[in-house]
Amino acid sequence: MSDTIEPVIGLLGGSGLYDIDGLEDREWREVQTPWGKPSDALLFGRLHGVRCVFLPRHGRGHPLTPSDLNYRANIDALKRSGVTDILSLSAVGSLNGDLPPGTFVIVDQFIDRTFARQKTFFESGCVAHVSVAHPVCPRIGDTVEQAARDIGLRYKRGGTYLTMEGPQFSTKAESELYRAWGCDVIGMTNMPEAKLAREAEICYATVAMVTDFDCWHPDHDAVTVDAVVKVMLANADRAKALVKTVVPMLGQRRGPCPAGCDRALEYALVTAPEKRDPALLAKLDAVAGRVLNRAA
Ligand SMILES: CSC[C@H]1O[C@H](OP(=O)(O)O)[C@H](O)[C@@H]1O
Ligand SMILES: Nc1ncnc2[nH]cnc12
Repeated sequence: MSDTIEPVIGLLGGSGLYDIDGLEDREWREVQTPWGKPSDALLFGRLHGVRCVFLPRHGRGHPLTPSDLNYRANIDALKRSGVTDILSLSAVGSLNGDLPPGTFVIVDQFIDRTFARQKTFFESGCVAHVSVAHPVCPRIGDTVEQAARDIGLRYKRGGTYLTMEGPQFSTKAESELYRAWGCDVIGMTNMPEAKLAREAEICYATVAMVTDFDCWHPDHDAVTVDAVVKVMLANADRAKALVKTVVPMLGQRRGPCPAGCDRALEYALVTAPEKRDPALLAKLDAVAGRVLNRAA
């Protein structure tokens, strides 16, 4: 049993999800990180005995824009809180006529069109290149799919999430371009979040909850926040039911990630030890401690 662990489940709540019901032993705690402040305090607790840590991605009351989120601080705070698996819950627009509002998409690919965010922990002074060819943990995806089926959700397994910078919604030409690229849903937050989770060796998956048809659909009005929030509130009960079902399943004692998410840094560091910047190494204590603290 020595190579098995008891997972700790991180929940990143998106638009409309600023708390988690039914957590036992709940406590909001401030977590300091070397990358600055996370979006808010983190909510620690247990669901059916499974340890979980919730972070409202935009902060309670939604004060933060997608571009102003400190993605590095959010992921670092979850990592140093012991989180092994992150389930991201996000509102998205649909770029696919078969995915109407109310559908939950278990995303498996991303296109990153963001340009105004810090995207890596590994700056000059400790360079690393991790693979994000398969950016989502299939074990979490399998578990979420099973839970979604068990509770009768309308869901789709697999789909490509395009991350735009925002905060404005897309132009019609952009929306049509992303459809032509084969993207299924669009949002503003899951990149660089998923990339940073991979750098931090945390398994990560997203449930993208469709709130609107963006602006491409001839039979629907262009998206507004009002419409997004209305549908999100209608989705929220199903999101909460999904969380209550999936967390106990994800929290079962288990071995290493079959896809290797928890070993992503194994061969990723390229800066020679004598060229590494000690100040940066100190900041990487939580994210890369597993590989940096190993005896040479
Ligand atoms: C309020 S609509 C736009 C907003 O909603 C999504 O956020 P999240 O992924 O955190 O649910 C989208 O990415 C935008 O940030
Ligand atoms: N249409 C849309 N575009 C970007 N982000 C969204 N979040 C919810 N709907 C969205």
